[in-house]
Amino acid sequence: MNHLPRLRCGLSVFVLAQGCRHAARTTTCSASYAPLRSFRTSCPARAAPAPEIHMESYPAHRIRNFAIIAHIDHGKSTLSDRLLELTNTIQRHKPGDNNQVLDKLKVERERGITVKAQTVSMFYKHDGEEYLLNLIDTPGHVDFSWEVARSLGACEGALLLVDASQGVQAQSISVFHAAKDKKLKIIPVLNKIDLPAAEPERIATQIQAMFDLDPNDILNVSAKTGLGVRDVLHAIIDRVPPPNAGTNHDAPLKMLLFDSLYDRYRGVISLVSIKDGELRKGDKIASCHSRKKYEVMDLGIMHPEEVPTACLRPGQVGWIGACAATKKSGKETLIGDTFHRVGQPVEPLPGFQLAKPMVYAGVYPVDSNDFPKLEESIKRLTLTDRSVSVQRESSTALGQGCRLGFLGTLHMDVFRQRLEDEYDASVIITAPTVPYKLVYHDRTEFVSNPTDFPDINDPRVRLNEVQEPMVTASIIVPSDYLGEMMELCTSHRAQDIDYRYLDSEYQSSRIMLTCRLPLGEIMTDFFDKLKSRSSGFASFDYEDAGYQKSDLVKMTFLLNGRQVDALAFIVHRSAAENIGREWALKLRKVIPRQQFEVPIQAVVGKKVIARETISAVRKDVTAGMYGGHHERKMKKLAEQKEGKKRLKRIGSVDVPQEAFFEILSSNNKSR
Ligand SMILES: Nc1nc2c(ncn2[C@@H]2O[C@H](COP(=O)(O)OP(=O)(O)OP(=O)(O)O)[C@@H](O)[C@H]2O)c(=O)[nH]1
Repeated sequence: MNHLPRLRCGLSVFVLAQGCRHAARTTTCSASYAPLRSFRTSCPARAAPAPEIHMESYPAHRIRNFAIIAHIDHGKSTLSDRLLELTNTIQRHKPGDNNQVLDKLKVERERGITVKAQTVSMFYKHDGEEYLLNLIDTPGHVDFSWEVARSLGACEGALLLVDASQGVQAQSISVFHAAKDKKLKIIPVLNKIDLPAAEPERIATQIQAMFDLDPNDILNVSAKTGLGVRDVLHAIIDRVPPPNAGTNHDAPLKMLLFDSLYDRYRGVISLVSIKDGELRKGDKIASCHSRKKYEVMDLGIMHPEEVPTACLRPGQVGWIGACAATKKSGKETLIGDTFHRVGQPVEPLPGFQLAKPMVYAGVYPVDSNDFPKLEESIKRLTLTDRSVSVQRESSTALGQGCRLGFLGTLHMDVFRQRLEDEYDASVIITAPTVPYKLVYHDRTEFVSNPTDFPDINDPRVRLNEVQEPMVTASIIVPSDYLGEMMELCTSHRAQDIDYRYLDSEYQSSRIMLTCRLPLGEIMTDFFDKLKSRSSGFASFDYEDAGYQKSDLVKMTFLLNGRQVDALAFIVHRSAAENIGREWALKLRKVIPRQQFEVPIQAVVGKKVIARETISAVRKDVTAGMYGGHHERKMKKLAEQKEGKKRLKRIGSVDVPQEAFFEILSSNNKSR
């Protein structure tokens, strides 16, 4: 294989600089794409020199597409690093270095978690044949399971990684089922066998019992030291079936769009998996879902950065930069969509599923004038994270903003941090809320903004019932903590609590507790309590379990008699009083004292359920008046009283944005 001369890196940077200027002028973000001749953004010191890659040399039978799936922190990104090194995709790390090459985002590096699946192509020679191995490193946290599910659509196999010291955890089970549903070949891998606390035999028995996998198929590795990692590569080649792609590259093009990235300088880049046919630069393609047409401006593979190639062939995975062929705006192109060549329609691939937001929150700029900039940043970020839904909204307290739908509260927090890190935004996020179902006598409505929630006691509303979203939750924890966990679940309105032992023949047996929980309950401080009450040993997972009738009420807050829309939320009637008191107290602490006394009232329906008072700042208007100035003194005091009354009449309690920021962010943190 030829290697390009080093000069190429310098040239790439120059071309990119031209691209930057171009991109700066074309800031629309829907499906636009800043065309670049080369996509190399930098010349990473650790990357091997870019090889010239002939995709024709890799027919489907020498391609393996696989994902690494696991519970959070079981070592997916570390194993990916080792695989990239063994295949010379990146340079070998120094012992002790923790590169995590595929965790590219600042938020991922800071928090040590993967939030965005990453794809990378590797080349590896085995038994005299060179293989193209396409790896997808997936996130572990439950909030990103949609990301995992759609990445699996581009794979035929999955490495199921389990920490040999922790054993099977809640997300190990959910990702296993996601891979099994997609009929992927699953290779079980026990990681971290270098740890003194590792118990490979015990965990192997657990894997066999839980997943019905042959213990002889389990590979033992240490992603940290590299021990056993070469066997993983061989197992991928030997056990994962090659893509079931047509051998005829003249067949009509059928291509799955499974991810997209947005870079402010490079525009939209789509990650695709070619199921049939061949794709080349200049090809005209169309989406099965939106019917929108595009022209392929450039294409290539991730190795580990974008490397251009002349074509992509059946079974291969790569990136494309495409621009809309027509200006006509249509439906947005969606992840999971199938593409075909214009004029050669194909049957869409199965399994197309839209992300379903579980949590909604209003996002507002700290400075109201920054709304246009914030909206643009949100639009661009959603091109990288397609699971976020966006709708404009406005609040009398916070001004113009957007109501965003997220897959969970961690997802929400990561999105906020990415807005701040990558777009320099300063935002206020309202308390998260779940989508409630309102069943009227003649229709059903979903409400995800507390402001739109009606007064259920008002007979004119004609509301039959309110339903809340439920989840089936599973908690895996050492059996010593069973009592604590039961108590925690009960205090969060759990139903149908059940449990079973996972490995009863061992002393330190663990249990899996399952129950039905209202989704709204886990948006509060449930995770924190779960961690602290299980000394950090519990793992948690949940899945959608439909809707259920519930006794919910809307709580609003009045400041000086005026309702503050940004501070409304929906609570279960049984918890209303406690929450009302807690929030009223918080508000009293963060709202600065005014010239007049400010009552803070928590209200449900027409009833005040909690009250706090912010006492007035009593400015001494008579200071400096000595002796017989009684009349003047009285006049000043009367003026002050009038001033206070005027402010009261206007009802303008001066609540600075920072106070909202403080109360809403402290509330979100505790959630
Ligand atoms: N001792 C030891 N530590 C490991 C091994 N593999 C990973 N780790 C450590 O485990 C921690 C988590 O590893 P990651 O690779 O970030 O785990 P992950 O599964 O990618 O995490 P998420 O992406 O957040 O789900 C890191 O501190 C790693 O250094 C191993 O084989 N042995």
